Amino acid sequence: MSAASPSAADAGVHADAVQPIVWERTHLRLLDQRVLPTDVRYLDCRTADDVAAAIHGMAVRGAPAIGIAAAYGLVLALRADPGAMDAAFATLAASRPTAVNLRWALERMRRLWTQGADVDALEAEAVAIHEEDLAQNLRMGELGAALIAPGARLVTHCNTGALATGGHGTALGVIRTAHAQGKVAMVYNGETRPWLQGARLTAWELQQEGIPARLVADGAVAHLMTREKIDWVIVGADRIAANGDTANKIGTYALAVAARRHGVRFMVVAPSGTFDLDCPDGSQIPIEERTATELTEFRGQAVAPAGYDAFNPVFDVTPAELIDAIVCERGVIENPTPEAVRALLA
Ligand SMILES: CSC[C@@H](O)[C@@H](O)C(=O)COP(=O)(O)O
Repeated sequence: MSAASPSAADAGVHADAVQPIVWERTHLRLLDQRVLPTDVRYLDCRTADDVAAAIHGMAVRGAPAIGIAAAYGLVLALRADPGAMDAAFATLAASRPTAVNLRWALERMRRLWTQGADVDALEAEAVAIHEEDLAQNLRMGELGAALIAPGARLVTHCNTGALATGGHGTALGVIRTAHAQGKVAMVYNGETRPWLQGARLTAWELQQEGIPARLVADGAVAHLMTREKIDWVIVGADRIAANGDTANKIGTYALAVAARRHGVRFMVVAPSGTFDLDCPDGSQIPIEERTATELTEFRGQAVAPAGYDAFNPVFDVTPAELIDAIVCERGVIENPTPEAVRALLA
């Protein structure tokens, strides 16, 4: 993997003008999200191992985006060696454990391969996965925005925008569509420690969309709800179990608890590839734990005593009973139940 284009280092670059995932046929070009918004820099991935390292290292992140990247990673592997399916599948699937979109995309690709498709057909499938995601997000934007009344004050968490997806975004896509409809009075976006996807990425996207927004510390949202009428918390998802329990970025569960306490409605926005019917409930969702140094250091500087340990789960599970609506490109489930989830995906 190589650092490719020189950094534009230009805060004036518009998020929509920057493509996070660019398929170049001989390689996959990924916007390095670790250095946004101050630097705009791309990584060129030439092998499945490069793609897996970019996913694990958070250069590309967001559930749909890592599924798209992994699909292209398989194409790179099979072009180099048609016998590489199993090894490349395993490496890519292991790069991050919680977002089921990753495995969903890989399984869709492998299914085609085992049916006898060639590498060109798999390449077309990866492109289709990429393009379908944008279309799904636009549809979810319409469906989610229909639930929002004019003058809405919203809270969101992590980054669920164009950077995290094939375009437009999931939760942020709903906010973008609602804003285009003139309904959004204010968005509060949590900074999302420790990777600061909210402060670095969502703030960048909201600012460039001209959406009225303010950054808020993750721990300040419950207090915010005591001071201001918030209408909806709107978040994405990394995996939705068969009963509607939803894994998303760490801190989401706390937002849901605070929302219920304060009469704020809670919306999850995710494409059908985020559902995992093999997971009966949230207790079965694997939760990624990352290295302690993500908490004990900040950009190489210690922020905790030397040698101090840390517990660093990067996702949590919000129980279905705290979710008012799940918005998917196939429709909306209000007050999710196992029956409603099954019917949506049938
Ligand atoms: C793209 S929407 C859903 C999620 O993927 C998003 O909310 C999230 O948790 C991303 O986590 P990340 O660790 O940045 O990959």
